Amino acid sequence: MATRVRPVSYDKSCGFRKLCFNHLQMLLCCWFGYNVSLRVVQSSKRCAVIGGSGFLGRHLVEKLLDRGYSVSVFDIRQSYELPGVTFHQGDLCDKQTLLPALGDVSLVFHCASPAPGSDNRALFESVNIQGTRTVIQACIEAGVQKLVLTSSASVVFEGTDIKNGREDLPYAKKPIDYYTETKIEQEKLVLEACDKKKGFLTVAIRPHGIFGPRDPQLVPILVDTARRGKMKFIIGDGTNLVDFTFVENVVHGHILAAERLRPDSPLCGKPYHITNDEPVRFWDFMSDVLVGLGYAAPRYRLPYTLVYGLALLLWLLALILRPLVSFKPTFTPMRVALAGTHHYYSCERAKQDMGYKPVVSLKEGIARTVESYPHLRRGA
Ligand SMILES: NC(=O)C1=CN([C@@H]2O[C@H](COP(=O)(O)OP(=O)(O)OC[C@H]3O[C@@H](n4cnc5c(N)ncnc54)[C@H](OP(=O)(O)O)[C@@H]3O)[C@@H](O)[C@H]2O)C=CC1
Ligand SMILES: CC(C)=CCC[C@@H](C)[C@H]1CC[C@H]2C3=C(CC[C@]12C)[C@@]1(C)CCC(=O)C[C@@H]1CC3
Repeated sequence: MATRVRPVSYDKSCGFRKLCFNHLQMLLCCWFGYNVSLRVVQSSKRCAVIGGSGFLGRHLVEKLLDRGYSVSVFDIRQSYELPGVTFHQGDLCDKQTLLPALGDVSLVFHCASPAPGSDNRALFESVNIQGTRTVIQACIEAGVQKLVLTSSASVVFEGTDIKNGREDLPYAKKPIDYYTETKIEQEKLVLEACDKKKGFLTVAIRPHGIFGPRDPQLVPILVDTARRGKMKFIIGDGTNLVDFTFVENVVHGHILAAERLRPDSPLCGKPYHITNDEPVRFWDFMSDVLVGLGYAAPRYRLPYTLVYGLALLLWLLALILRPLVSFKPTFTPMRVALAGTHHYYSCERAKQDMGYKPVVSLKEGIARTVESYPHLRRGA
């Protein structure tokens, strides 16, 4: 028995030790293996988002984290903290500040821009044009392989109807504002920088009318106008179709473009419209958001040419009186044109080349947006 027991107990302890050893081995293997694979994932899935503190940028960062990327954010301000995100604060016009944010990064998203509402021409020029030159130089110096720019569908809009516009429409000769003028130059710079031989690939995403939770513009401007009692009128006959694009669809388009951008893919050096693929009547969209937040929908019709003429007059008056009084009219010619014309775009090219398909419908997008603004509800 003893002889049987001893070996058994010996075997037992030996088995136990073996078991421990095996476990330890397994744990070590798992740990090192995990670390190695993590490092592989990290180096290939490490990216930077310039403008990552902004509305679109932050949504993009959140989705990238979900998809296993680690993200370096570069922005002039830091608006949040998240695990997996390293923040670098600075002005993108300063290459030396920008470079550390691009270390060990193979993919860069550039979605920084001064807000379109600003009328500071010098700022648009320095950030969108000079700054984008700096971004390109910094990417090349840092060995970045892919640059995805957030451009805008407005680069082809001149204030007159665009129906199902494709990417081959010429750039606007008379852009609607300084912002758009500099977005055109910015897009050209990025697309021209695409160089397969040097291994630096670029693509531009042209979204239109981005909306969604945390948007600081569209819903806040709309509600502010309603609260001031100025959302009573429909400009034109109310049938003009426009693209409003839910932010998660825009993010989806950016990530698809980045992942499909390869030397042999058709994406290199090209612009892509990313929309909800559901053009909607401008005034129906506005009404849905307003009614969802408890405000009345606009009801009375005003002829487009009359309102446009008045807006032009007001704009001229503001310009002449600028040295004496400063006022910002709600009805600028640009806003009237956006509210009273057709401007919707085809996203067929994105569907074909990158398999794009919106992931959130307009109805769902509006519902989620309305829900996210409890503080903008009527009476709040
Ligand atoms: N929103 C829309 O409907 C559309 C947007 N786009 C484009 O999408 C991009 C993102 O837009 P959106 O998220 O709405 O804009 P946001 O203003 O919310 O985000 C842009 C971010 O860039 C930052 N930024 C501005 N200047 C600099 C600078 N010099 N250096 C570093 N960071 C800077 C901004 O900081 P700060 O806020 O302090 O200025 C902000 O955090 C832009 O390129 C815009 O042109 C295109 C079509 C439609
Ligand atoms: C589709 C697209 C390019 C949208 C861009 C967003 C903004 C330009 C719009 C968001 C809220 C809109 C708005 C007006 C114009 C266009 C917006 C600023 C009006 C000022 C148009 C005239 C009105 O009757 C009031 C509107 C308030 C909301």
